[in-house]
Amino acid sequence: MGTAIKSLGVVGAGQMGCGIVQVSALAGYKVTVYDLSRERIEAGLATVNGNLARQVNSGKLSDDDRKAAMARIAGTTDINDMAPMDMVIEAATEDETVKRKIFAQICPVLKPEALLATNTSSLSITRLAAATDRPERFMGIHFMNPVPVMKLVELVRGIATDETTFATARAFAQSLDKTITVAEDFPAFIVNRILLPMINEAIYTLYEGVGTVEAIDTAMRLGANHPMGPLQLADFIGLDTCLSIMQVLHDGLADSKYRPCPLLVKYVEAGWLGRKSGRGFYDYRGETPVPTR
Ligand SMILES: CC(=O)CC(=O)SCCNC(=O)CCNC(=O)[C@H](O)C(C)(C)COP(=O)(O)OP(=O)(O)OC[C@H]1O[C@@H](n2cnc3c(N)ncnc32)[C@H](O)[C@@H]1OP(=O)(O)O
Ligand SMILES: NC(=O)C1=CN([C@@H]2O[C@H](COP(=O)(O)OP(=O)(O)OC[C@H]3O[C@@H](n4cnc5c(N)ncnc54)[C@H](OP(=O)(O)O)[C@@H]3O)[C@@H](O)[C@H]2O)C=CC1
Repeated sequence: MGTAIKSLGVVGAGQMGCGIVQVSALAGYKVTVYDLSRERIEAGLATVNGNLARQVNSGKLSDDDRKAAMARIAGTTDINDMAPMDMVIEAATEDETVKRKIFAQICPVLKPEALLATNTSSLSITRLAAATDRPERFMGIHFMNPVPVMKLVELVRGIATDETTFATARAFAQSLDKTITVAEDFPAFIVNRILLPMINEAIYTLYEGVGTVEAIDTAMRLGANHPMGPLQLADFIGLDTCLSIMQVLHDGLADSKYRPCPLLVKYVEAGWLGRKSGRGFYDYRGETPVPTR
């Protein structure tokens, strides 16, 4: 049996953190989202409100329910506001140093019995857990992007995760109407172990001149029935996140087949991170996305 979660904290008001905030508030949880800057939180919560307003306009949600969900959400730049939370999900940048720093700050603030989870796409849950004061109450709860639309949540135990923590995380994900799959704690788990090498290969296909951005995306959309082409999807995920996942696969599995494509590295070095920065394999600054190669 798990423990009932009443209050939820989310660290990181980026695309994933805000998605988790949105679905949790709609499911009735009180959610507080923490990030470093007020502007980031305000932008994130405006996106949540915009998504809910779209659901109201399409008749899927009443305006009263939108208002009630928004009233359950608070934003903060003070980590001490995480103190009363029953569970905190960390959804900050995919960088182990950043995540370790957050755990070092948040652990002394949390109640001893509070659960701590990470939405990491690839990093070792066991290693992250070991950087906390509660490895038995720590695990991976990996949502997919966009969180409000995608049905799956991957659950990943670290070596020390106890059964109550796992049962609580499973009940929480199910209460959001998600389907769970359980992955063992190996680099990038299941979805990204399979998906990211495909995306990386698409970038090699571009790098080697086999096709243009448009040709590669059209080929995979219409030739393999993927809802988005792999380069469009890479931009959607964020090229920094794609590169971090490939680096974790490459380092963690020590196999050259996971070598990040140099073109992906170059885009990230340029700060062309995809949709979130306005430019990646497509340029999003105009009315319609324009391929950058
Ligand atoms: C990196 C990791 O660690 C793991 C990952 O997440 S990997 C990424 C996994 N995600 C994917 O592979 C996504 C692939 N793409 C898709 O499935 C689809 O393109 C998509 C669902 C994103 C959009 O589908 P679409 O049919 O083109 O869009 P559209 O018809 O406009 O939207 C469908 C619904 O999704 C909603 N939606 C679309 N994008 C959204 C977003 N970014 N946020 C919230 N809601 C969104 C729309 O509002 C719409 O909702 P309603 O049906 O309630 O109106
Ligand atoms: N993108 C995707 O498709 C998916 C991503 N994930 C995972 O979810 C996590 C978040 O990804 P995503 O939302 O895409 O990333 P984003 O870049 O959209 O958001 C990350 C957020 O974390 C903030 N942040 C950075 N450092 C700190 C800190 N010390 N304390 C608080 N907040 C901080 C960033 O602020 P700032 O911008 O100011 O640095 C930003 O607002 C990653 O671990 C990623 O791997 C999981 C599933 C899918």
